[in-house]
Amino acid sequence: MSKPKIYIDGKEGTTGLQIYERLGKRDDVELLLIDEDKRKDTEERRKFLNAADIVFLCLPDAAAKEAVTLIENDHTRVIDASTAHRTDPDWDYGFAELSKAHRAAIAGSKRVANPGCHASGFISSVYPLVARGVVPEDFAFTCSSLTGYSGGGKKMIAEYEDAERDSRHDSERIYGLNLHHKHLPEMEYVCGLMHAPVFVPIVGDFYKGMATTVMLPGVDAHIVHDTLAEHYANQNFVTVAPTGGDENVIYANTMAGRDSLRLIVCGHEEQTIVTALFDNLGKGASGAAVQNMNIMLGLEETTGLTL
Ligand SMILES: NC(=O)C1=CN([C@@H]2O[C@H](COP(=O)(O)OP(=O)(O)OC[C@H]3O[C@@H](n4cnc5c(N)ncnc54)[C@H](OP(=O)(O)O)[C@@H]3O)[C@@H](O)[C@H]2O)C=CC1
Ligand SMILES: CC(=O)N[C@@H](CCC(=O)OP(=O)(O)O)C(=O)O
Repeated sequence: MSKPKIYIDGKEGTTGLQIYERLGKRDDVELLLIDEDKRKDTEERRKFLNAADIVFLCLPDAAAKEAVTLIENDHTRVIDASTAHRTDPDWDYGFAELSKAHRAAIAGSKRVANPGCHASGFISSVYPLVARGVVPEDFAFTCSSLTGYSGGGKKMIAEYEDAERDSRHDSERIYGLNLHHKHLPEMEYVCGLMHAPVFVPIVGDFYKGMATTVMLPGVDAHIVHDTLAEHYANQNFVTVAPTGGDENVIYANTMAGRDSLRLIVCGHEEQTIVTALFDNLGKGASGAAVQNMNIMLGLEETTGLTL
């Protein structure tokens, strides 16, 4: 049987390169490689997009939308890493551990929207709590999310790695101050919430890694822990630490270089925080995208990196 043909549109970008690195080590898929000087040539991309069985879109939103319009056949299946299609009802949300229905939808899907990095942290904590009735869908959620600077792609990497950079980059930077971060719609849509959370993203002077913390006043930490542990039992890509966490502090880069996400539940009977620890380029982007490809192709669920 011939191997599935894979094309990565945006392979020279941060997310695309990481997908390429994971797939380059494998012999169960065939990578279709566009000439470097034609990687932004629409007609050449059209050929590759239509020749592939699976396409990864690792592009800015507008370019991802355009790429989908270039697909002129019923065969090519798409995994879009951008924000463009995550709340589009014609697309399936690519977070398989949320429910059996999510996994089944991905397996049969022609169009998978890969989750946003901050959104992955929030949704992995909140979806099970709402779905299982521990927290109501009209709860006033608040969330802060620490991320490494590779989350901002090539432009932000260059900004942080510039020898002449502003010394303020040495400290953490709070952004998204208009409280309309681009991941809020998918957080609300996927979890079925009545309002978006108050969300405070923070970028730090480290390359990759994330710690997304959801605050739950008035909620018992033991109930939250047991609910999440039961929801994610037997999952390889999402694990739940013992109540109180693995140590008495949390470093945002704990899961850097790995492709799974670990949930840490802390608190007591009256207050809880849940922190999702993962790599923005792992379960937050490229690792998740490769996991989705495996599910779509019925291949073993390994991404080649440590989980
Ligand atoms: N970085 C991260 O942690 C995450 C990123 N994402 C999303 O993934 C997508 C890619 O992000 P990221 O890899 O960080 O971004 P980068 O800026 O690092 O890479 C984007 C790539 O797309 C290329 N590109 C831009 N326009 C076109 C076009 N019209 N045709 C072909 N190629 C084009 C760029 O070319 P050039 O090299 O010339 O600039 C670049 O190589 C974005 O939608 C982003 O929001 C999602 C989750 C996490
Ligand atoms: C540090 C930083 O700027 N991070 C980006 C999120 C990266 C990501 O997940 O982007 P997509 O939604 O396109 O997938 C941000 O907060 O906008």
